[in-house]
Amino acid sequence: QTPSALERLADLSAQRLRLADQVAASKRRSGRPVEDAAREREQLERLGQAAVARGLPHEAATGFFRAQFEANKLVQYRLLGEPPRRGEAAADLDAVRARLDRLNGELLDALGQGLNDAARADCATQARRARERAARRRRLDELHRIALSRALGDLCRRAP
Ligand SMILES: O=C(O)C(=O)C[C@]1(C(=O)O)C=C[C@@H](O)C=C1
Repeated sequence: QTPSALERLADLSAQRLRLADQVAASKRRSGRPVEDAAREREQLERLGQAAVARGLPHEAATGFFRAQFEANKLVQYRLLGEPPRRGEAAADLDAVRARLDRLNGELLDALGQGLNDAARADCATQARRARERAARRRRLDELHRIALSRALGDLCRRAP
C-alpha cells in the first residue's frame, strides 16, 4: 500500500525533527543560538520560488516550511535546556544542513498532493493517523511527537 501524501509529509517531517537532535548537539558545542533568521530567510526564499515554479501557492508553501522550522527549534530549545543526553552525537552543522536541505526537497515533492489532501473534510483524522504512523516508524519520543504536531498543525486549516 503506497503511503498517502499526508503520510509522506508526516514521515519526512519526523525525519527532519530527528535531525534537530544533531543540530542541537552542534549548537551546544559551538554556542550558536538556536534561531538563525538568515538561514530561515534563505531557505524560505529558495523553497517559495521552487514551490511557485511547481504551481503551488506561495503562502501555503512558505507557511508549511515555517512550521517545520518552528518545530525544529522547539526540539532544539528543549534539548539545549537539559544536560546532554548520553551518546549525544557531535555533529557537523553543515553536514546536517545538507540533509535538512534534501528533506526540504522531498517535502516539496509531496507538498502539492499533501495540500490537496489537506483540503478534504477528513484532513484532521488523516493527519492524526499520518502523525501517529510516522511517530512509530521514526521512533519519536514525546518531545518529538509534540514537535510533529507543531510541524503539521496548520495543514488542515485555511486562512480566511
Ligand atoms: O540550520 C539550523 O541552524 C537549524 O537550526 C535548522 C533550522 C531548520 O529547521 O531548517 C531551524 C532553525 C533555524 O532558525 C534555522 C534552520
